[in-house]
Amino acid sequence: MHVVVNAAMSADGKLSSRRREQISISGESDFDRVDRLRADRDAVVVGVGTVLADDPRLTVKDDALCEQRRTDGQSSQPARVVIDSKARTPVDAAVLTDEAETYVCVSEAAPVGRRMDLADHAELVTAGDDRVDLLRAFAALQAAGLEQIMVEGGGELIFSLFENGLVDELRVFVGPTIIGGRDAPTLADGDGFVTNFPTLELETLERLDDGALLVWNS
Ligand SMILES: NC(=O)C1=CN([C@@H]2O[C@H](COP(=O)(O)OP(=O)(O)OC[C@H]3O[C@@H](n4cnc5c(N)ncnc54)[C@H](O)[C@@H]3O)[C@@H](O)[C@H]2O)C=CC1
Ligand SMILES: Nc1nc(O)c(N)c(N[C@@H]2O[C@H](COP(=O)(O)O)[C@@H](O)[C@H]2O)n1
Repeated sequence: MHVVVNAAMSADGKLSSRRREQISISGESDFDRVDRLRADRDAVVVGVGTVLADDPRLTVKDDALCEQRRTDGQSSQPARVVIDSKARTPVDAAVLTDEAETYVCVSEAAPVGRRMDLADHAELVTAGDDRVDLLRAFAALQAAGLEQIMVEGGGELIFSLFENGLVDELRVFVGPTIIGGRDAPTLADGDGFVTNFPTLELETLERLDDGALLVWNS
């Protein structure tokens, strides 16, 4: 399995504002790049915080890219995955439409009724007691044939993936905006590291739109 984390952050490192609403940090070229990256992957993963905040579709938008996937013998859309310990994904969430296959990874702490509701709309993966055990969840996704993984966020999930040593590559678009705010989400939130900070190796740095794309290897 190969896991690439892709996100867009403001010049001051924020993924969104303190209101946690979806903000277009990327420019047009970066959104096109993200669409191509999605099209190149078996699955696009987000945390439930992102689903609740953004209600994303997580689909490939360019029809030509979908057609190319079909020509290559793949489904027209990559699978979508939500990491959702308590099964809080709303059943009318855009990520549960039938445009693409969706997996929801829950923990044993998810209420049975919520799990049954979601099971009508998605493949359920149960891993972990109170919180989704990411190592087990990703192993289950791999067993389901999902090898090339793209994670879009948010900051809580990205931190946990680094904590679990699950990130192979980090691609960050750094946009020209300052968002600010101590409560605004950053690229890696969670508890944060105090020792043994993961260190990355810079692979490429490219000017894109009015910002920069940084590609790091883990
Ligand atoms: N600019 C960008 O590229 C992106 C921005 N965002 C923004 O990020 C914000 C949402 O991020 P967050 O609130 O951090 O939520 P998140 O999307 O990282 O989800 C976190 C939630 O996932 C669940 N979870 C289950 N198991 C977990 C585990 N082992 N580790 C971590 N989380 C686990 C928990 O319920 C946790 O609260 C929104 O404001 C959204 O707009 C989200 C994605 C990309
Ligand atoms: N790459 C990137 N740049 C930005 O500026 C963003 N705000 C995001 N957000 C992510 O994209 C998701 C929306 O996807 P759909 O358009 O609904 O398919 C959103 O939930 C974030 O994960 N990404």
